Amino acid sequence: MAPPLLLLQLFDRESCTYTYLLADSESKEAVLIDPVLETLDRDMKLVTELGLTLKVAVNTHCHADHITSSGLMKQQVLGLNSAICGLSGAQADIQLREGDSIPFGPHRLVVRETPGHTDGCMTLVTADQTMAFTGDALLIRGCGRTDFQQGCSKRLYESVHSKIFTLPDSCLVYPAHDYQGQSVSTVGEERRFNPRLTKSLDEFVHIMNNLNLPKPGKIDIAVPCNMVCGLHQVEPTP
Ligand SMILES: N[C@@H](CCC(=O)N[C@@H](CSS)C(=O)NCC(=O)O)C(=O)O
Ligand SMILES: [Fe+2]
Repeated sequence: MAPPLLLLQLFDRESCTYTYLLADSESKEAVLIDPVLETLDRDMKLVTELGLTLKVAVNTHCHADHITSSGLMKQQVLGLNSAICGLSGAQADIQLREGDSIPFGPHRLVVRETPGHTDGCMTLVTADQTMAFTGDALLIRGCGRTDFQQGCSKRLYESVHSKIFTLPDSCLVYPAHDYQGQSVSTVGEERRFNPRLTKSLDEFVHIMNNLNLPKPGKIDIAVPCNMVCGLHQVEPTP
């Protein structure tokens, strides 16, 4: 039997982003999902305290609302690789595609491409299908918006129905954001109670076309930074 998998859910209050630290309790190999620049020191301290060896910092997509810490983290952690979905067009050490795995100890996260919020969105599923890290594709009782960054509500609807709602009902759903104080759901709950994704495709598209959300405040700086996994390749001003 595989040794226990450690999961820590971390929160950035400013962007309401969840970062997930997954580690193998025996080998101490670890993976970070969606780390945030502002919480880099907190996350690094935790990794050190727990004696973990961080192998991969993976971004579920090119975030529009905050800058990832995966670039700066690579400068602090020897051997750390950044990862993102190849369909995002972003730079990273590892370009992931459908069915690829991120191993840590005897565990692994398996990639399911779930485009729609952005072209390069992916959901990371544990090999035993007990947990799914859905990024912004599926939020708790919600989903990612589709009004920028190649967003397409029809694609998102098809992604969620074919790649996430086909997981076991008991599979835990861990999103990249929550704005209402919720932390975890299940596939079964979302299949029954998600107010957007329980609707027909036409109704879903209508809902998504009428969200009327303001653009994320940091979009203009976050997207270019995240296209290079957070490494600021901007010339210093003279
Ligand atoms: N107010 C925040 C941005 C909030 C927002 O747009 N969230 C995104 C996920 S981050 S790309 C989203 O898809 N929300 C869906 C929803 O229904 O709320 C800011 O200014 O950063
Ligand atoms: Fe997003």
